[in-house]
Amino acid sequence: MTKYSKKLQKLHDTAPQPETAVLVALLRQGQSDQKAKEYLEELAFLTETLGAKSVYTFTQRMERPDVKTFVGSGKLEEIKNYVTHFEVNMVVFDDDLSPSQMRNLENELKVKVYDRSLLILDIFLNRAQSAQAKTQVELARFQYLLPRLTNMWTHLERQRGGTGTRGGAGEKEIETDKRDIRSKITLLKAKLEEIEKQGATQRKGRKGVVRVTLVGYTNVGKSTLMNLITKSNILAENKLFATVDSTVRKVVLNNIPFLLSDTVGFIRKLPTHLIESFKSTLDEIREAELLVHVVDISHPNFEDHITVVNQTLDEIGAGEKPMILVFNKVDLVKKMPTEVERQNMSDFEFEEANFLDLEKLSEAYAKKTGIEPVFMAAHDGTNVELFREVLIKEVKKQHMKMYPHYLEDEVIDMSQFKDME
Ligand SMILES: Nc1nc2c(ncn2[C@@H]2O[C@H](COP(=O)(O)OP(=O)(O)OP(=O)(O)O)[C@@H](O)[C@H]2O)c(=O)[nH]1
Ligand SMILES: [Mg+2]
Repeated sequence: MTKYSKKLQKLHDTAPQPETAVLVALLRQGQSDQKAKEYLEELAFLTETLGAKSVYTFTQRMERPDVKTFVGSGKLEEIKNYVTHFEVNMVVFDDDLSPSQMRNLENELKVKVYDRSLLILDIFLNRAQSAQAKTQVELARFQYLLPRLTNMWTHLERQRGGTGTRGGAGEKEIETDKRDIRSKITLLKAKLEEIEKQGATQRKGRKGVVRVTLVGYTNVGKSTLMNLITKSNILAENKLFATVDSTVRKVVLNNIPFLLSDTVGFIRKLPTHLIESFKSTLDEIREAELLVHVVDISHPNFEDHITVVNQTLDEIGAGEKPMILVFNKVDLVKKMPTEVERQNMSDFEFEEANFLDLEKLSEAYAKKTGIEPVFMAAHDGTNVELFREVLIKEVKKQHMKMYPHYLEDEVIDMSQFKDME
């Protein structure tokens, strides 16, 4: 980790993990209660990933957030009462807050206020491993904090055992720190540029081999699939953003070599500036010949997830790449009952069970994308053979584009990819 002045270091460190959190979300017009519930579950999962337990949820039906305090004054009063009464440590908002909203909310609530960006940035910061990912996250976090510095100061005052009242840090000190942060940002940018230059050279060295990149919503099983195919040991766990660094491995299937990369997962409402800061990590996606879009088919919102991923891919200019769709976690799905089973079931039972018609789904997606989706379970290898087959077929297509005379010069010098192993 980079060395900072003591003050800056404190500012940089994520606060000691608070134990309890309340969540706050606005419900937009036309948003069903079910959708809202699922979105809040995701927010609770994110909060949990940061180490806090969400104890209560506040929602308000409102088309646009209040300019000053995000929620209306009545709702804010309710939140405040709850937070004070139950001594909650933090309040998490499902959207981004403007610097003044954050300041006002902290003034009112007197506890740490997180918005979606800060929550995701802190998770990334905890998880980033490589110099590149760390530098990217540090930079994004400082840039995000700069206009919010006064608020962070109150956080720090509290951390130091203060009472939570404002005014601990003088304007002068804040100005000095802003200057410090600005120069830190300049340094980090330069460092990142240097790392990116090396990365670009490294990537250039990989030219001449098909590159396949795993993409998908967070927690769908990308790393699990990567481990299965490459026999690697990348951390895969039931947490959002287990992977922040990308990993590249060489794979040879049926004599055809290719590179497989695992990448950071996407999430809905991923702030654009965060995507920006991950641009170079996302080069793994942009420079791939083939994408494997992994979907957690057991998730009630999997269709939304597909949309979010496709939109994000469009945003980074990778929307048009050939893609294999993998419907993962098929073991957790309730498959359509057989005819006999159906006959022994009431219509109500049938509706309630929420069966998934895999065949219909398969047809619909094959029609849309031209490639039949693969249903599999990466964690126990169900259908991995089918996935391999489809993968080989699609890699071969890309390989043939690179080496039209492939059959004649079948042997490829793999020594150039030694660093991948
Ligand atoms: N039941 C079931 N669980 C799975 C399957 N594949 C992965 N998992 C689990 O899903 C969780 C997430 O898996 P990861 O491989 O870390 O997912 P990821 O897409 O890399 O997630 P991020 O890196 O956080 O974006 C882990 O607990 C896995 O064990 C599957 O086919 N079936
Ligand atoms: Mg992962």
